[in-house]
Amino acid sequence: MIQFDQVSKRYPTGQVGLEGVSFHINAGEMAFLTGHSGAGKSTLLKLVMLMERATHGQVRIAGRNLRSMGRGEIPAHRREIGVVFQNHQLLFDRSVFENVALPLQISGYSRVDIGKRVRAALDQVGLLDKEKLPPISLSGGEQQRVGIARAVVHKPKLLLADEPTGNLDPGLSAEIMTLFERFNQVGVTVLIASHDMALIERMRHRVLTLNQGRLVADG
Ligand SMILES: Nc1ncnc2c1ncn2[C@@H]1O[C@H](COP(=O)(O)OP(=O)(O)OP(=O)(O)O)[C@@H](O)[C@H]1O
Repeated sequence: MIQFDQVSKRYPTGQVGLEGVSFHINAGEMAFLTGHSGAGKSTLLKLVMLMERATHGQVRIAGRNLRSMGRGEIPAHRREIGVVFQNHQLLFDRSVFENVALPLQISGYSRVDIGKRVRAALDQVGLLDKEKLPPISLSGGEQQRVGIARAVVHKPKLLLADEPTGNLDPGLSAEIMTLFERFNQVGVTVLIASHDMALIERMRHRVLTLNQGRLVADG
């Protein structure tokens, strides 16, 4: 599903994001990406999303070499991928329902389809009874679950998360990770960037470790 072959990313400023990184995450796998601040975790996720392009090497997603993907194909590529951020980037002047519906509205789904899909996604994250509330009235953990519902409402085959538990206490962090595991159990490929080693070790999944842009451990 995610294949990196000798991938390097050098930013125009000269900063090295990644250096000669190779790995393969199979469809249906769940893995963590860890490493110090500045190790290259976000860079790696951005290459998968085509928010950045590799300077050297090949990135293949679901068999497609991203080098051959033109600008016009990027929106469709991103729709295949669900992304969860640390600060969940919710719109606070809209309800929970509207926040989750947003990606589907942009894609032109009908009202009926949107209703069905949004409620299915909210059900999966245990927030069906909060759909009418504004996100500001929810706890930090609940807001993060709205972010996850929005990421999965398109039913992506690949789910990426960048420090999804960064602002949460250990109990809530474990709950959020269990949610990701549940999506993985129904076949979604999951890659989570996190520096919470205690949590990662308890989860017993594959861990890719970056250090100054290099992949230094995989297991
Ligand atoms: N847009 C950019 N322009 C220039 N340099 C960048 C850019 N984005 C990242 N970098 C540099 O690339 C390197 C890797 O950064 P990246 O954000 O991928 O690390 P990270 O592991 O996600 O860090 P953190 O845990 O702090 O988010 C760093 O040296 C960073 O300064």
